[in-house]
Amino acid sequence: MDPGVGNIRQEKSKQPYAYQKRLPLGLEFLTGLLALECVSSSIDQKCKGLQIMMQIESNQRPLPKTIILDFSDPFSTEVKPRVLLMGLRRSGKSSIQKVVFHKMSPNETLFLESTNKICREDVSNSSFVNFQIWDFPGQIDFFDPTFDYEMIFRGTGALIFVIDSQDDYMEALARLHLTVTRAYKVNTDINFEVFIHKVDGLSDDHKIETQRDIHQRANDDLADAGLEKIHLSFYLTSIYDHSIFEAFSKVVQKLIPQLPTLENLLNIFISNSGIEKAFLFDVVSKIYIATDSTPVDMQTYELCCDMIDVVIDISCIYGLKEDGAGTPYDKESTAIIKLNNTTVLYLKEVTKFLALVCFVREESFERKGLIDYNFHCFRKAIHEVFEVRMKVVKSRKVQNRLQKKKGATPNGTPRVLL
Ligand SMILES: Nc1nc2c(ncn2[C@@H]2O[C@H](COP(=O)(O)OP(=O)(O)OP(=O)(O)O)[C@@H](O)[C@H]2O)c(=O)[nH]1
Repeated sequence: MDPGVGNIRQEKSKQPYAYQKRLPLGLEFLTGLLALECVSSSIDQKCKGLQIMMQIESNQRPLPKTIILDFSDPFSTEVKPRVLLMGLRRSGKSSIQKVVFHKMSPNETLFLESTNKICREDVSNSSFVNFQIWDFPGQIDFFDPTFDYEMIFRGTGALIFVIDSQDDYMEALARLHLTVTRAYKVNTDINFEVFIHKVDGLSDDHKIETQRDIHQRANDDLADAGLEKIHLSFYLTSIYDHSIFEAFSKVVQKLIPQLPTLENLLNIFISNSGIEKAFLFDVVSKIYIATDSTPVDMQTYELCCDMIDVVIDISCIYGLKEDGAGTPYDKESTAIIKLNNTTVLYLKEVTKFLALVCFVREESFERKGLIDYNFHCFRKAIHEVFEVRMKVVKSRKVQNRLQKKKGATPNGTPRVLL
């Protein structure tokens, strides 16, 4: 890192809060936002969000038929990439969604009924991450000619294919191949993510062997079809530990255009504050949307996740008013947990949905004033990143509304009223 860049640097001198040059935040943000806008507009062209889906049960056909009506707002400028959850029946798709986004306990998923229609959920209402998650029924024949897979894949940011590792996975691999090749034909920008799921039932050796085998076979199938250029990412997951949150974090991070800016800010923050590791968490889902560039150690991540649970639980019990008013997570939210191995976990509110959780050595934590001052700069920077984004989105909306009044679509073609 450029030694001249930094708000307050931690010096070994007697003056711990030695003030140095301020961070050139404006420049950092500008770079990030230019990239963001570029990505947004390209996705925008593709994302004409679906608004209504109808399920019709037909007597002649054993399977429910899905008709998708596109009542998308042609003036909508909000970018909400889709994350699709696909895979064979009972592979664990709904369980993943419920555990990650609805805080369902893993044992409760035993009672989940089979999904018989596409369940679409807007994750952005309750959390920082801004996407729609679509849970597909395992039995759906999405290559049915009436099923508009082209339109579905066109607005898709990530396709998560779930494989039950405790089951015979040959059929799942064939289905994976079919799904990926179809989707790639429609949209080459989709991130293909393969969750080798339910690994809690496998020994460590068996996990590695299964991952190697699935990786090899899936890539061989693509190579045989002349599609080596399709990249599949593999994750070993289970709802019974933190692996599902970690995998989802990585999937979601690929969809956040501001990621390089966030990582850069975290790197600057930790190196100037003597912090070992820092995660920027989405509080509701416990997905980490960014971390600094030091490697992620699973145990550290688990401790940070647990800390969020503890803080929210305690806050729900003791933080709310007697009449239940207030919110368990707000601007005042902060927590310090000292562990018995001379490390400290430090949590601070960043935005309504985000928390910074840091792993700090006890001796570095003695300079809490320094950490807090740097955190103040970091928080301000994060707010600036998202304020500018909001302004751009708002001004686009105003522009589009004006165009709408004139009766033209954003690209000038006559508007078709549905
Ligand atoms: N051992 C284990 N079981 C899991 C895991 N995830 C899900 N399950 C179980 O797998 C079963 C099927 O899960 P669902 O989430 O309903 O599967 P689905 O893919 O949504 O099924 P369909 O709706 O039929 O497509 C449930 O009994 C879950 O409890 C996991 O990580 N480990």
